[in-house]
Amino acid sequence: MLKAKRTEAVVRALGAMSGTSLDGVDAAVVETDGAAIHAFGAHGYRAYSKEEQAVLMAALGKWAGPEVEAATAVVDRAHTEALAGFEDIELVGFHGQTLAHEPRGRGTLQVGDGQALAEALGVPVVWDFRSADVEMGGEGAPLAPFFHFACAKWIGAVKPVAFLNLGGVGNITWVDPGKAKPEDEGALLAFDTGPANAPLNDLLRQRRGLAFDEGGKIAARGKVATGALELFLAEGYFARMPPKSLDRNDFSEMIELVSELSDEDAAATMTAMCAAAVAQGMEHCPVPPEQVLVTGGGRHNPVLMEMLAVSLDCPVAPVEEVGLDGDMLEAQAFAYLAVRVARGLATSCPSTTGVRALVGGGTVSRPETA
Ligand SMILES: Nc1ncnc2c1ncn2[C@@H]1O[C@H](COP(=O)(O)OP(=O)(O)OP(=O)(O)O)[C@@H](O)[C@H]1O
Ligand SMILES: CC(=O)N[C@H]1[C@@H]2OC[C@@H](O2)[C@@H](O)[C@@H]1O[C@H](C)C(=O)O
Repeated sequence: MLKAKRTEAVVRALGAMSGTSLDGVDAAVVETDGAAIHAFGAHGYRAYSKEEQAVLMAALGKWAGPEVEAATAVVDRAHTEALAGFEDIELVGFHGQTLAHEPRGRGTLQVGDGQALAEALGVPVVWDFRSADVEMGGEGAPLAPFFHFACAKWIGAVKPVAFLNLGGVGNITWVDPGKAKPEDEGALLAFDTGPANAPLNDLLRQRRGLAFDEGGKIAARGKVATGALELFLAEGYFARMPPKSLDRNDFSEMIELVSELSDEDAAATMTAMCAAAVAQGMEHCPVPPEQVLVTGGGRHNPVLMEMLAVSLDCPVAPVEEVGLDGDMLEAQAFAYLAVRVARGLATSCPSTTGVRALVGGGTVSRPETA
């Protein structure tokens, strides 16, 4: 059980994220009053086993039934293990695992039982961050933008910057750090750029039994098929104005576009698709950012980073360049957002998710046995 600590203005929160890559659970501590970041703390990672990944994969796109129940059990077990070792935690932000996301249709589903986690850890848990936003007409994603605003302040940015997350899906947040609050008019613009690593991961798993293209080594030996790239960019999603969001498998047909190509050419082409989707998305920014700061696993791929550097009109760098941790930013985001929810502050606004009005998503579950 976690050791609980007295609540003061600054809360020591632990966030947990299980992303669309299905690789594992990231956990990280943030100290915040819900507005400014006061400190970043310890972090951890608990990988999913191959068997657990298969259970999660089988449940993707499903809303209920035995596959969803099995996935929920995996998510609950992994999070209880991932979060057990942290000390002096006052609040937990538990994103859970997105299994299905259809904001204009059936809604959005993140599995994981926040009440059970609160009982297991002995600390209040904030969870189900996305439903309220969707119920109020929003996309329910991305939610990291309010945290990115606080990060822009933390790094002392003066001019607009963009945070680009390249996980399974890509998302970008344009931030004007000159504004006082994230919900101020013109402070933020955010949306999912397109697929990032998930389609290439899926292709390499199917063809070679690999989890991903480590270091972009396979893509580096291939040639981009421009015809396939053009077909990809003709997808209606890219012409749509933000806000907009994606489900992990919305672009699974990308694999068909490269089905005739060698592994190397397919990897190069899919990597180029990810970069081209970002380049298209940049056109929506109100003014070009001074810098694009890249977070998420994609920043470890030098081929992808080089393609971004070539196709964007502004400098591109991993978030480490400004002292942030690109492997933990999403977990930190849900620690930060949990404090906002507990304080009754908003977690999204019309320019981040398209929601009708400011909304603070999330359910707070307290341990009954505490
Ligand atoms: N060394 C590396 N070389 C190339 N690609 C890498 C490397 N490390 C990670 N990646 C890519 O990044 C992915 C993991 O990214 P990340 O952990 O940010 O995803 P996630 O948080 O699950 O996704 P999302 O942000 O969409 O929810 C891996 O599946 C892989 O495709
Ligand atoms: C529905 C859902 O889980 N979306 C994720 C996913 O992964 C990346 C991208 O698509 C982003 O929109 C979001 O996650 C991040 C953490 C967010 O909400 O900001």
